Amino acid sequence: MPSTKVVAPLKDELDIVIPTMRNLDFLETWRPFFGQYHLIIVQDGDPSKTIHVPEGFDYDLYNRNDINRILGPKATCISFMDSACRCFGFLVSKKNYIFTIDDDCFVAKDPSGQDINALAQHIQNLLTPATPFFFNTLYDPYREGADFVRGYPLSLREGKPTVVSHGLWLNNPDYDAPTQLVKPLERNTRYVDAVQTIPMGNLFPMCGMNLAFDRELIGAAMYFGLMCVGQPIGGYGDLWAGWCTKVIADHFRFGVKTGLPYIWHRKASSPFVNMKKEYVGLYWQEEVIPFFQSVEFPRECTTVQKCYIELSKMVRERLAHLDPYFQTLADAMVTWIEAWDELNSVAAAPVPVDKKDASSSADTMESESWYSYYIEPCLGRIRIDNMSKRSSQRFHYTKLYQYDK
Ligand SMILES: O=c1ccn([C@@H]2O[C@H](COP(=O)(O)OP(=O)(O)O[C@H]3OC[C@H](O)[C@H](O)[C@H]3O)[C@@H](O)[C@H]2O)c(=O)[nH]1
Ligand SMILES: [Mn+2]
Repeated sequence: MPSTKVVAPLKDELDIVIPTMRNLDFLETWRPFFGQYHLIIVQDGDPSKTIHVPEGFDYDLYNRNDINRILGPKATCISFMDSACRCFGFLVSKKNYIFTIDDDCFVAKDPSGQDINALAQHIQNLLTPATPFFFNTLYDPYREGADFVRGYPLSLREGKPTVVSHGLWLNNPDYDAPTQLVKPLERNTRYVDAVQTIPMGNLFPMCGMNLAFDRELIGAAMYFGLMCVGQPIGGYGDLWAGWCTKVIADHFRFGVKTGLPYIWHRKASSPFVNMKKEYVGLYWQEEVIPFFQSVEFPRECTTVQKCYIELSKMVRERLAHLDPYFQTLADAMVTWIEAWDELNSVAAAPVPVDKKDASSSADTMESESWYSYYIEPCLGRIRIDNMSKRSSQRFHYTKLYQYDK
């Protein structure tokens, strides 16, 4: 484990959200990387149980009593006895970025034997643009030592804001229960050194165990649905959130990336238990996926919240024939947005001082380095002078070419 303290980019702009029913000793392995960040621990299950958190971490812990106290009647939209409860942490955070990780995920090593700082890689993924419109065959063009390949349109090289960074897993891959049952000994040993933008118009199976996102731009869509207790389905919260998030990200021309970083997943759950939770999803999704593939939002949907409410109407109209559950889910989607707006309205959120600092640095940045933000993007190379400037940087790109999508 690295002995020296690691630089902590965005440490005041990012929360780490952990859903748990277990003691959090796994944090010891992450201490060099997480030690300077604020944790939001969402305790599932029996609220009277004490969760052990290793000394020295800065955290807030919320159990079911806290969820009920803070949300009141709206607490019904937060799942119980499922990792989907983690989205409560997204709701109460006041930060621009979220990284969420499961408590059976540990620090992995890259092929050189180095410990992987998964959080730093997620931050890098989020702070550099994505390329949803045109696939770069040399993968991430903004990565040191890579670039856009010949034939890649100059007018598209500025890229688009990245809103989701989806990491992967060594050891236990995120297989569904049937696959785990027929391949109980299979382990993922393949380290693929790549980050890719998931092309616009494509859905993907989002796994919540090693995931980061831009809470400011897409957080309202990161609802993990109604799972487990009281519901006919479980273990699909992250998949549902990923489908909703991707169609909304496409609508706003935001990018979603997958690939690095890897974590080491030492799966703690039982495939038999998962089978009981997941099985109905295996056939529902044969209709749910075509539904999402057909989703289009009207131009009036100018915010994530408006898109999400529109999506809830489509769910109610076009999926309820599958099962009354989708009526309940559509209602919960609306409740989620109501809770999101209530907890995140300007009145609710104190204006963070650093935002003012960021805008002032934007002014100085604009005068000092217009070239790196106006010219270089079109030459396919983005320099991130200072990661924490990203939020101001995002609004300072200027297109040299007008390219109608
Ligand atoms: O009722 C529960 C069960 C678990 N948790 C916490 O959620 C995290 C995931 O739990 P676990 O690692 O046991 O789940 P897996 O079987 O590995 O499946 C995961 O697969 C990836 C998915 O994205 C999702 O995370 C899981 O489905 C862990 O931190 C548990 O403590 C819970 O809060 N409530
Ligand atoms: Mn797991």
